[in-house]
Amino acid sequence: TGSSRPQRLLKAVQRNAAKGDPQSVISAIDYFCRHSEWAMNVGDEKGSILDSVVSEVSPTTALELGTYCGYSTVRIARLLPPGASLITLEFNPDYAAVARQVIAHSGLQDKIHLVEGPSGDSIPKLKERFGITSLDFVFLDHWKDRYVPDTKLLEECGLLRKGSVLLADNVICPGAPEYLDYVRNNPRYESRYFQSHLEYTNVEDGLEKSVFLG
Ligand SMILES: O=C(NCCCOCn1ccc2cnccc21)c1cc(-c2ccc(F)cc2)cc(O)c1O
Ligand SMILES: [Mg+2]
Repeated sequence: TGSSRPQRLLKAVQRNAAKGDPQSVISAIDYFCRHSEWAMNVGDEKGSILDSVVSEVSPTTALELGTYCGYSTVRIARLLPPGASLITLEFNPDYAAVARQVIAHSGLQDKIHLVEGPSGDSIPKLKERFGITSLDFVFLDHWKDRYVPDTKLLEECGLLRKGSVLLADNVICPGAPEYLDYVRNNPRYESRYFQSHLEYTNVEDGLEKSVFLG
């Protein structure tokens, strides 16, 4: 049996990126996805928008739903202020195993907690497990039909506070129409759409930034 795409992506990182250099890990993955094999990382174009929102929020506690190979995990963690941390949830153990090695290569492992399992199980345990009171920033990048139920779950668990920022990937492609409807027609959120393209393609996609108003 052969290697998987995430395993080939990891090899490309180990071969082409400098250990302890997050930017070189990001560049190595983008190069691999443009020139060898497409993969569902947020990518460089939407990644720049992600960077600008993370830098603006400068979160002390951040949550990512959907680790995959750890590309956006590294993008977010490299911009966190000292002492801040990122919790990232991954459902697929094979993806999680690759992500742990990509994260280790970047040198950012001390800022990142990778939790394996379904978001519906992990979210209610975050407070007790990580001693957090609320989340400053959430990046949604997992199953698109889980964006609404998990946003409601974050609210119900008291993990959002006035000013918490949600940033959702793929709201156009593959699409998250129910999520757009939820945050855009909800008085408790102030939403804005950032038009972009599906990673490594010319297909339209974008990110939806939503501020929880409390
Ligand atoms: O599907 C995508 N992402 C989700 C992965 C599974 O996530 C599952 N998952 C991860 C934590 C987690 C926790 N609990 C439950 C499920 C949980 C995804 C897909 C595409 C895409 C676009 C066009 C295509 F032709 C084909 C694919 C692009 C993206 O940027 C994506 O993010
Ligand atoms: Mg995505």
